[in-house]
Amino acid sequence: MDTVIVKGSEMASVIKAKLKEEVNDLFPKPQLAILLVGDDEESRRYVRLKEKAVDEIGGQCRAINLPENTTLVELLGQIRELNADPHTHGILVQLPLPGPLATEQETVLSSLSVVKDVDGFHPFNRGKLFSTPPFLVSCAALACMDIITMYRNPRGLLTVLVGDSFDLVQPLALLLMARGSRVCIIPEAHEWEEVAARADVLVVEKGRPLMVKADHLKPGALVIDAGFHWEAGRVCGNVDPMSVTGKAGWLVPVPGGIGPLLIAKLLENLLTAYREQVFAADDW
Ligand SMILES: Nc1nc(=O)c2c([nH]1)NC[C@@H]1CN(c3ccc(C(=O)N[C@@H](CCC(=O)O)C(=O)O)cc3)C=[N+]21
Repeated sequence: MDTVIVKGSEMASVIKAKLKEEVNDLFPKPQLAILLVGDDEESRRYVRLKEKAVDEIGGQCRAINLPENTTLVELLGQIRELNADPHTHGILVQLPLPGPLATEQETVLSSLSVVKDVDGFHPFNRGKLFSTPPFLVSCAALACMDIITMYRNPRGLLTVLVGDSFDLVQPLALLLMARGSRVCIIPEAHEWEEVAARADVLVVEKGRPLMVKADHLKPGALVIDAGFHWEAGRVCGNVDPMSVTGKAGWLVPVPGGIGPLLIAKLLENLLTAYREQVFAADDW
């Protein structure tokens, strides 16, 4: 079977070109604030990718790098300032938070202004997924949903999600359920093989580098790699692309798959947040 390699980076370019046109007519320009605590190399790399993407569509991006030893009170103070700043339309707190702040993640996410929460991580926005329509939704889940619905009608399909994250697996499960998919969640990459072998759509967030091989797949499956492992400065995913090519119907690879597309979805969320704040305010 021919395997289609899904180019998330090309889908992202199409979205960004459309957003760029829209932003061209907007004054003030949409502005995203990114809060990065500490200097983790991987996180800094992701922040740079996001800054570049905002720049590409003609928006403004402020990356604020706080020291590793920032206290919860200081971080909440910074967020409160950004919440109140009318020039800031979107706020993103880069995760994971370092050290002792990691256990305060929910407190931090809860302190974000709901309309500026471009990640869709505020508990209100996560809860809104149980309602129709939701408001700001996690970019990773939106990216997967875009790809799945581009190639398949989810209704009745067996969709297997390996992982349990609040930023991908939980929201994606709800979006797929709403579309009539038979969703199966395997929280850890442990005894996942039996169910995965029957999956029409397989999303693998948790796992080990190159863990998924051809033998694990139903022929023709749509396979989305959502694992990012850094080894010697290079990124690789949970799916072995060499192995699954010829067995999968579609492969969304790492790199060049879900990653670039999720950043494009972040830009869409920034525009949603912007419209909500700037245009909704005009209505008064
Ligand atoms: N508040 C918050 N929001 C996030 O959206 C968020 C986060 N924290 N923490 C970390 C994860 C991870 N994440 C990725 C973004 C882009 C790629 C991406 O574009 N990857 C490239 C490879 C990397 C590269 O080219 O440097 C690719 O797959 O082609 C991957 C992963 C967003 N995250």
